[in-house]
Amino acid sequence: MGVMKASYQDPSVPAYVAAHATQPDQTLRELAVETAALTGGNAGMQISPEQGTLLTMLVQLTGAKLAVEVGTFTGYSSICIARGLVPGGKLIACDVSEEWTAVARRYWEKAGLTDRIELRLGPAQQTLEAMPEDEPIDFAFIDADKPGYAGYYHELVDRLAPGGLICADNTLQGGRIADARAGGNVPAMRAFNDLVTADPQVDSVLLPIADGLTLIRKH
Ligand SMILES: C[S@@+](CC[C@H](N)C(=O)[O-])C[C@H]1O[C@@H](n2cnc3c(N)ncnc32)[C@H](O)[C@@H]1O
Repeated sequence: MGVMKASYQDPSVPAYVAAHATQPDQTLRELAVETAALTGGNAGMQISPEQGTLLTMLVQLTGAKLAVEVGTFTGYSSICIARGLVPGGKLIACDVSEEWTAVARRYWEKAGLTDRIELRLGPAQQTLEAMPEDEPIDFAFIDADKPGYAGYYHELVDRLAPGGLICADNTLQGGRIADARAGGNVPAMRAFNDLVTADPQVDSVLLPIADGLTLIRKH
């Protein structure tokens, strides 16, 4: 079955993987530096550069026109997603923080993406519930509070176009995900991972990139 062939477990591999992806442009590099300076320890919430490259590629591969992001922070992933959309495409970016998304807005401007990204400030569950059910979503990225993932997933998968893709971040929880006794966000993420795996509407795969990124494609 090849179960033991997972070479990503070697501690030297993550840096190698990061170095062998298309590197972020100057705008994304500046955003990463400014996020570290402004938010200190919270900067770890930002997706990794190779995840950003992957998100852009996945949005391009799905030919997405309408995308939704749950958890925008200072805007790194939103820029990567918006850049992959077809011309005329739109990203709805959801977050609760006015302060962090003010940084995102500045960088959307710098990246020339203001016409493609619409910010919805407020609890994402309410934002998603209020979205129309007859406007199919092509691509979604979930990267907010972990106990909220299951609720976000239900709202998104119901609205997802056939062949549409949901990506969920942090599904490995720093490598603690397989520990049934672990605390913190691990129980919520284990429940989320089980929910996705059991959902007959989708196919999914948990990629061991960064802190784990699960790709979920609706039939
Ligand atoms: C991990 S960060 C997102 C990082 C972002 N994807 C990036 O690449 O920079 C999580 C974000 O979720 C937001 N958040 C937390 N709870 C939320 C909720 N209930 N509704 C919407 N956003 C929420 C936080 O304000 C924070 O900005």
